[in-house]
Amino acid sequence: MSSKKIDGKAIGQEIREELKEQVASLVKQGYQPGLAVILVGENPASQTYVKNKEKSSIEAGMKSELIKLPDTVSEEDLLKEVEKLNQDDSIDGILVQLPLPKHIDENKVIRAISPEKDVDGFHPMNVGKMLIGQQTFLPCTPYGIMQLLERSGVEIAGKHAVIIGRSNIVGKPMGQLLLQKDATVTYCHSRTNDLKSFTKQADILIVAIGMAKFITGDYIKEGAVVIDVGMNRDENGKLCGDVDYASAEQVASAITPVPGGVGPMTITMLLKNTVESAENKLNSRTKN
Ligand SMILES: NC(=O)C1=CN([C@@H]2O[C@H](COP(=O)(O)OP(=O)(O)OC[C@H]3O[C@@H](n4cnc5c(N)ncnc54)[C@H](OP(=O)(O)O)[C@@H]3O)[C@@H](O)[C@H]2O)C=CC1
Ligand SMILES: Nc1nc(=O)c2c([nH]1)NC[C@@H]1CN(c3ccc(C(=O)N[C@@H](CCC(=O)O)C(=O)O)cc3)C=[N+]21
Repeated sequence: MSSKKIDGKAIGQEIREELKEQVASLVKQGYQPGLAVILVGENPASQTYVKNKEKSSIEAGMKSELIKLPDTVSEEDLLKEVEKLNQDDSIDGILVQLPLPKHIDENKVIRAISPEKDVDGFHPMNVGKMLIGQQTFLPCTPYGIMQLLERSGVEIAGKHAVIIGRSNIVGKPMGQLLLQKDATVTYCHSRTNDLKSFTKQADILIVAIGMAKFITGDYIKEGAVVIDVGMNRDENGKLCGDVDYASAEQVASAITPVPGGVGPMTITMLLKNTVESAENKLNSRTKN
């Protein structure tokens, strides 16, 4: 069976066009939404993602600010930068690129970001709101995957969704968003016994492990929808996912490629959250 490629680049572009109009209307009202990204250190992968974010926010008509700090920066100085951005009225979204150097407490930094500007959706307050289904910033990667599924016409209610990975930024919130849309959810991780017995039951399989081409076609049920979150380099240094695309597409009914699948959606939802933050701010001002 030849399967349908889920084109994250195209779906992301569709949403970005909608955002452009929203930004233009805010600019007409005299306000330009602003996103600030803090990048610590010189990790080449992080630099690529951050460059993509900057380029995309400018294309959408937003203000973009990049703050580069050396990997020797102290936790205290990093927290000061976050606080400056919390106070900066021209900034609606703050993203601190993860991972951070080992001498810095990631949780402490995330907690320092004002929840109103936490467009990553990583602050404990926003995580809590998401968990109980209250309106908040949703974490960009799971949010983007929900958009991919919905805009590709994939039915979620009643389906068995299996998620491999339980990180705070991808796996864990992914399961909660699918649960809210009435999927039956199974989480798998590095301590799962007999992984294949679970993945074989998945109607929707979400793979967020971080190991190149780990999931091959024999892990997948005929007709399943496969979402590949992984961002790895293969033996030739080429960008690839956690799923072995060539064998998986033989059995899946729909599948996301890498690149061009989940990655562009993550950035799109970051922009969407930033625009929403700007709108929240302006609305609360007109009310007061
Ligand atoms: N496209 C995008 O927008 C994004 C892509 N990514 C990519 O997605 C991947 C996952 O990212 P992230 O969630 O941050 O990664 P983490 O390393 O934080 O989490 C990986 C998860 O995979 C599980 N795991 C590891 N090995 C196995 C195994 N052999 N079998 C089953 N489960 C396993 C781990 O289990 P345990 O908890 O037991 O250790 C863990 O829960 C990476 O490749 C990352 O680069 C990440 C964010 C955004
Ligand atoms: N605070 C924080 N928030 C994040 O959202 C965050 C983070 N830290 N740390 C790292 C991960 C990873 N991540 C990606 C974003 C875009 C692409 C992306 O644009 N991918 C393109 C290709 C990129 C390329 O060509 O290298 C694609 O898949 O088509 C990938 C991965 C966000 N993350």
